Amino acid sequence: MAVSDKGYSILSFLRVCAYHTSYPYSSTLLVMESEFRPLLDQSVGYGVVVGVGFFFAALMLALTALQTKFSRFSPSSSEEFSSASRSVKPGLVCCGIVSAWTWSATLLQSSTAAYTFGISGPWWYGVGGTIQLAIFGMVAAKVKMNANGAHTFLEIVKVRFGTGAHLLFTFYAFLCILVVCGSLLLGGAATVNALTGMNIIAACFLLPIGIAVYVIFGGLRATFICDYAHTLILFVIIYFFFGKVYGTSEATGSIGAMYDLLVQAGKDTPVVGNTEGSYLTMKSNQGLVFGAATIMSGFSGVFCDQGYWQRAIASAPKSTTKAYVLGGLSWFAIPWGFASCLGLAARALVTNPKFPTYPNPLSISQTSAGLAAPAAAAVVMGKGGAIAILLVVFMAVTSAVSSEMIAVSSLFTYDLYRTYFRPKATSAEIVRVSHYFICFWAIWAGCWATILNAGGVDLGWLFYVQGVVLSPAVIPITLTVMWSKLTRAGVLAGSIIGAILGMLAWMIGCWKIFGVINITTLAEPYSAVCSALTGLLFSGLITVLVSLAKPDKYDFTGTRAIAMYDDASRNDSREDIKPEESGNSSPIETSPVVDKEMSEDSTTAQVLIVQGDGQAVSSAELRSVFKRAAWYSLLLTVIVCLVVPFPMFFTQYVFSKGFYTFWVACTIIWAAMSGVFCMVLPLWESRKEMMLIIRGLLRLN
Ligand SMILES: NC(N)=O
Repeated sequence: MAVSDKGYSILSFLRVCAYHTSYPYSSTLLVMESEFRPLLDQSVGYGVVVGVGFFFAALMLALTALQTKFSRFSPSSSEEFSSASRSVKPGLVCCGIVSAWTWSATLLQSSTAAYTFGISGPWWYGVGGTIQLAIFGMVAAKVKMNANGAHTFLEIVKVRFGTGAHLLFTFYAFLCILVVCGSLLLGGAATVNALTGMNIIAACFLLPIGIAVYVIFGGLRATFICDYAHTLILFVIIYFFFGKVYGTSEATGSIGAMYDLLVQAGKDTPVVGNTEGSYLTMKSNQGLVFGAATIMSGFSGVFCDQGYWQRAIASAPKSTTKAYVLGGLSWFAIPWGFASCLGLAARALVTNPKFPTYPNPLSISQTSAGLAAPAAAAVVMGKGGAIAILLVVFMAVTSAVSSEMIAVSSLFTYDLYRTYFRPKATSAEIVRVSHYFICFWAIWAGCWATILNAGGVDLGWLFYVQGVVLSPAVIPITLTVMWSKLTRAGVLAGSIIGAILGMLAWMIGCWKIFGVINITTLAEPYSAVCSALTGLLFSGLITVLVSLAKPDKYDFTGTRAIAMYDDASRNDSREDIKPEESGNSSPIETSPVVDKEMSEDSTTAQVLIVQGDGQAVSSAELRSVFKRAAWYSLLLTVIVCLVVPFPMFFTQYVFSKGFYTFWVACTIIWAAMSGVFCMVLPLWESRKEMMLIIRGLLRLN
């Protein structure tokens, strides 16, 4: 690979990094490969995938029965099924966000990053998911302000820009869910296969089927409640691993012993591009490029995914932003804490005879499939560790796939079925069709993961390619709910030309950096960053410039008039809204109450009539929520992207034992606080409802 040092550019920086560093896949090229020895019997794999899946389905049935009996919400209403009647409180929404955003990749890919280039990997993985959730808090406030009745973000696009833009973003929305479901199932199936020997194709099919059953029974509110159970188990297992790795395991023993093992690993297998080849430094060229790729991937994964819009829509208006703020902060602990613990433990324990591929390290494909954390768990806790990692990955897969299933069923029902085939569909029909689509998607997701697996695509590949294919849609979608001057021409030009430029940058970047374009080099972080950054920035630039050439003065009256869709609101109004520019008619309904109140001067503190719990919120309140979210996300971004990592990067600091101990203590404290937000807050804020149910049950007996 020839490297030119002529001139200074991002491309030449990436090329030099790629040449001088041992990026994940090439670092082990010369290493012998050993089989990853399964620690558990196949029956355990089937037991967890089928048994736990059906346990949650039974739990969901019971919860749904309780909900129907003791609350005024019933999942047989379409509003309740897809939007939880827009009344979910911030703790539970926060927990749902953490649960939906904790993918198999969050645990496995972050650990791969830690295993491959050290302490910076988990930090950058955390940054690459947290800032997006915080920034999405601003979007969530705008959704409440400007499109409170919407079920999907595509409905907003349709009302504002008509059919062409709607179809384009429908494509992006489905592409996002395809990439995410593929990543979730491949990561989950690879882990189950490695730990138990369970057939990978069987795992790809059985995982989504169990999930579909409980989603059908419960709808969105029930998945929030299952998310709570999943998150509880997730945090308990993470705390358990902290205790083992940093405390009681004979293999690692203590934080100090982990430090010594990592120092030795840096001497045995130095990381090229890290100061002194150490795993204990933030000065990691690979880490930095990985961080950029992760940030791009994270923007696409949040902003193009109906699952996050759905949670914004489902929450009570004043809670939305608070929930995203708490969700972002809480989620950060998962990749940062988990991967700092198990990913680095895998690197520290490569020479331990109990390491599943001993005497060799993980191979290229084992690393890319995300097996660093399972390997470490197997060493520190044997079969118990293997079961714990199996459970934690299974929980991550089920909660995230359940969110994707509800999301995809909303896209099918509201954006395809009702928009283009059955505009007069009743609420009951919407729920029935949602169920059909969930069944269809469960089967298709299994087929899709199997196709990807057969094509040699794995978790790592999808992780990097996600940012490449989706980033051109991020800014146009976001501006649709936020910017009154945005035009249809701007949105279409930005996302289409941005995508073309992103693809060109992908191919050219890959060719210039690696000298060859193939499946492996296209999914290198270096190629992914070239493409995703180009796609994101140019789509944004073109969208803004084209819009400013002939700016709109959109007052959001149309999007605010999108109506909630239970049968009562249908009776109120059947008036169709016309897209502002296209003149295409839209089947989305208006709500005269909301329309009238929102069409008044938006600078006054008028009251919005809002959903579910009958809560009333003024637009002035929502504006101040938006401002708070903007300040908070800016502050968080500056701290985690710049203030913490860059002084250590530029000073090339290698952690001392004392500082490593402090760093580990921070991961543990942060994870403990996240546990409080996700486990205690939802219980506290639902105490009245729980008392009601308990009293009701006691009366029944
Ligand atoms: N959800 C992510 N980016 O792990």
